[in-house]
Amino acid sequence: MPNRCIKEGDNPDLTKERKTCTFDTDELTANLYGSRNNMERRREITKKISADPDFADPIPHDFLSREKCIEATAKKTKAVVQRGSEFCDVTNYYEMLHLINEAIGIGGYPLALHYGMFLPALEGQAEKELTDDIIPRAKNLEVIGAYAQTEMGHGTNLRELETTATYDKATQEFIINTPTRSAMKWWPGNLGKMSNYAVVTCQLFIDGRKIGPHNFLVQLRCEKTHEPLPGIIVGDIGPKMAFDTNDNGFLALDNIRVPRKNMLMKHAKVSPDGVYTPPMHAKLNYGTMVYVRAHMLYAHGQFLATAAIVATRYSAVRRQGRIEHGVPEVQILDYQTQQHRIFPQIARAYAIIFTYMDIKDQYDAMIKGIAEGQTDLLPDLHAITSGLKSVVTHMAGLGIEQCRMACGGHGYSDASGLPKLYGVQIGGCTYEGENMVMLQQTARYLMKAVASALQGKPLSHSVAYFGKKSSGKSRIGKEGGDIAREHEAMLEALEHAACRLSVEASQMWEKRGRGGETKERAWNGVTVEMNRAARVHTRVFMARSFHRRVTSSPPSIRPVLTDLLSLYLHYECVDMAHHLLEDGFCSGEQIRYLKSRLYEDLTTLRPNAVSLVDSFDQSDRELNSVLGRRDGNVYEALYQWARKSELNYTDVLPAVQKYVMPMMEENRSKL
Ligand SMILES: CCCCCCCC/C=C\CCCCCCC/C=C/C(=O)SCCNC(=O)CCNC(=O)[C@H](O)C(C)(C)COP(=O)(O)OP(=O)(O)OC[C@H]1O[C@@H](n2cnc3c(N)ncnc32)[C@H](O)[C@@H]1OP(=O)(O)O
Ligand SMILES: Cc1cc2nc3c(=O)[nH]c(=O)nc-3n(C[C@H](O)[C@H](O)[C@H](O)COP(=O)(O)OP(=O)(O)OC[C@H]3O[C@@H](n4cnc5c(N)ncnc54)[C@H](O)[C@@H]3O)c2cc1C
Repeated sequence: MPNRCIKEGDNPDLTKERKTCTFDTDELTANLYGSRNNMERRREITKKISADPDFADPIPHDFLSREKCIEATAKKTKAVVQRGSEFCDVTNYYEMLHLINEAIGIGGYPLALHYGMFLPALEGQAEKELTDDIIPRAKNLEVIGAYAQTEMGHGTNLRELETTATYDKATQEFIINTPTRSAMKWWPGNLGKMSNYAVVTCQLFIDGRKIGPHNFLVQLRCEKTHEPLPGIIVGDIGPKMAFDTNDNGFLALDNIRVPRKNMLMKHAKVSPDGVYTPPMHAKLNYGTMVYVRAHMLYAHGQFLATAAIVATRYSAVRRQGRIEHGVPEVQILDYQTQQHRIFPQIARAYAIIFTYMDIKDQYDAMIKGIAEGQTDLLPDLHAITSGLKSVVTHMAGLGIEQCRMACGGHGYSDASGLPKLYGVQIGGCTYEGENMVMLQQTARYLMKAVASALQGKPLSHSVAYFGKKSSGKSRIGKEGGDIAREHEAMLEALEHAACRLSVEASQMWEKRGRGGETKERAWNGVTVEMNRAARVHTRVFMARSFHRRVTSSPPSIRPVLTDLLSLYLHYECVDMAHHLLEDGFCSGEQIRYLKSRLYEDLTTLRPNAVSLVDSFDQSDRELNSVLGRRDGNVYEALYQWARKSELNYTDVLPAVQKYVMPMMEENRSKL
C-alpha cells in the first residue's frame, strides 16, 4: 500500500517504515483536511512558500534576539499581506491558517490577534453603525487591533475587571478610564507595539450604576505616526516563556472619550439617553471567547501532531541498544516503552482534530441560531468548549513533553523544535480562561444535567448519555473479540464513570450545603471532584467524536483508523482505570484485560506508525525540527544547524579572550 512520502536519498530506516504501510496516506490526509482538494491546496501553498525568497530564513530564529525575530516576522507578515493571493485563497480560513503557519510559524506575528480576536469580536458583537466604518478599514489593515480584556489584577474573573466605561449623556460619549495600577490591561497579544486600536473590555456604568463587563472600540495610536494618543500609555510586557514574536502588551487609559457607537452593541445596547437594554442571553458579550476556545482545538491538535511526527520519525531513524544479544542495534521505536510514550500521542492528536470537526459544526449551528434569535444551543456549546479547551490543552502539553523526552538529549535542543513548541502550546492552559476555572463552567452544567436526569427532563446534546440506564456491570472483555462491541463497551464504561462522578460530586455538594455552608462555599469544598467529573465527561465527548468519525470513514482507511481508535480507547480506559474500578463497574481482571489489549495495539500499530504521522501532512517548514524532517537525514542536519550558532562565528570567543584566557594565564604563572 502506498505511503506517498517515499523519496530517493531518504534515510533507509524511514523508507523501510514507509514500505510497511497498509493504507493510502493521501486518503487519510484528505479525510483529515476535509477533501482531496483541500489537501492539494495545502501542498501547493507549502511548495510556493518554500521556494519564495521573501520567506527564507538564512539564520534560524533559534539564534536571533527577540527584536530581530520580531523584525523578521513583521517583514514576512507584510509579504503575506501584500502577496497572500499568490499563494492561496485569502478568504478561506484554513488556507490562510496554513499560509501563516508555513510563512511565519507559530510564535506570534503582528496580526495574530487582529485576525484571531479583534475582527471576530467586531463581527460578532458590534452593530452596523460601527462595523460599516471600522470593518472595511480593519480588513484593509489601516486599522490593526488587539483584544484587551485581561488586567494586571484580574483576568479570570471578568465581573471584577476595574477599567470603567462611564456613559456621559450630555455628550453621548463613554469615558474610559484605568482607575488603579492593577486595572492596567496586561497580557493582550499585539497590544504593546503593533496595534493602533483595541477592543477594550470595561465595566459599564450608567448613572452611577455598575452594569457589568462590556466591550468598546478604542483608538490607541495615531493612524499616521503610530504614536500613542494623548492619555494613553501602552507598551510591551517583556520576555515570557514563549510567543517571542508576539508583543503582549500593557495599556492605561486616562479618561479617554469615545462616541456612543463605539460600544459593541449588537447584543446589549445603550440608547442615546442612557437606557440600557440587556442582550437576549446574558453571556452573549462573551461570544468571542467561545469562538476562540472552539478554534483552539484545531491548533492544539496540530501542535500535538507536530510533536508526534518529530518523535516518531526520529525514533525510526535512531538506533540505540539491543533487544536481544547478537543482533544489530534496534530502532528505538521498537522499544515497547517508546511506543507506549508516543503512539497514544498520535491517537490523541487525531482524536482532538476529529473532535474539533464536530465542535465546528455545532459552533456554526449555534451562530445560525443566534442570527435567527435563538440562543438555546449556547449553554451546551459553552459548557463543552470550556471542558475541551481545558482537557485538550493539558493533554497536548503532556503529550508534547512526552515526545520531547522520547527524543533523549536531542529533544532538549532547540534543534528538535520541541522546547519552543511546548512553550507556545502550554500557554493555552492559561489563556482563554485558566483551565481549573473553565472546567468549573463545565461542572456547573453537569450539575444541572444530573438534576434534569433525575427528574426525567430532556437532556441536551453533550449530556444526553446521562439519561441512559447503566447496566451496572461492564461488558469489557466479554464481547468475544467483536471489535465494534468492544469499542462500545469501553465507551459505555467511560460514560458510566462520567455520570457516576457527576452524581457523586452533586451529592457531596448538597451534603455540604445541608451541613450549613452556603452554596458557593460548599462548591469550593468540592471543586476538585467537580473538575474531575468535568474532565471525564469531556474525555467521553472526545471518545464519542473519534468513534463517530472512524465508523463513518471511507472503507480504505477504516481499518487503520479502527486500530488507532482501539489504542485510544484502551489507553483512555487504562488511564482512567481508577474511575472504572471505584464503584465496582469494572473488575481488576477487566483492567488487566484492557492493559493486555493496549500492548497488543502497540504491536499492531508499529508498522503503520510512521505512515500515520506522515498523514498529518505537515511540511518540514511547519515542523521546524531537525529531528522530525521528512527525509530522516538527521545527524548531518543537526551538525549544520549547530554550526549556525553565533558562538561558532569565531573559534575563540571574545568572552574567552577577555576573561577566561587571562584567568588561565594567571593560574599557569602561579605554579
Ligand atoms: C482569514 C483570516 C485567517 C486567520 C485566522 C486566524 C484565526 C485563529 C483563530 C483562533 C485562534 C486565535 C488565537 C488567539 C490566541 C489567544 C490569545 C489569548 C487571548 C485571551 O486570553 S483573551 C482573554 C480571555 N479571558 C477569559 O477567557 C476569561 C475567563 N473568564 C470567563 O470567561 C468568565 O469570567 C467566567 C465564564 C469564568 C465566569 O463568568 P461570570 O462570572 O460572568 O459568569 P458565571 O457566574 O460563572 O456564570 C453565569 C452563567 O453564565 C454562563 N456562562 C458563562 N460564560 C458563558 C459563555 N461564554 N457563554 C454562555 N454562557 C456562559 C455560565 O455557564 C452560567 O450559566 P448558569 O447560570 O449556570 O446557567
Ligand atoms: C500567551 C498569553 C496570551 C494572552 N493573550 C491575551 C489577549 O490577547 N487578551 C487578553 O485579554 N488576555 C490575554 N491573556 C491573558 C489570559 O487570558 C489570562 O491570563 C487568563 O484568562 C487567566 O487569567 P489570570 O491571569 O487572571 O489567572 P488567575 O485567575 O490569577 O489564575 C491564577 C490561579 O488562580 C486560580 N483561580 C482563579 N480563580 C479561580 C476560581 N474561581 N476557582 C479556582 N481557582 C481559581 C487559577 O486556577 C490559577 O491556578 C493572555 C495570556 C497568555 C499567557
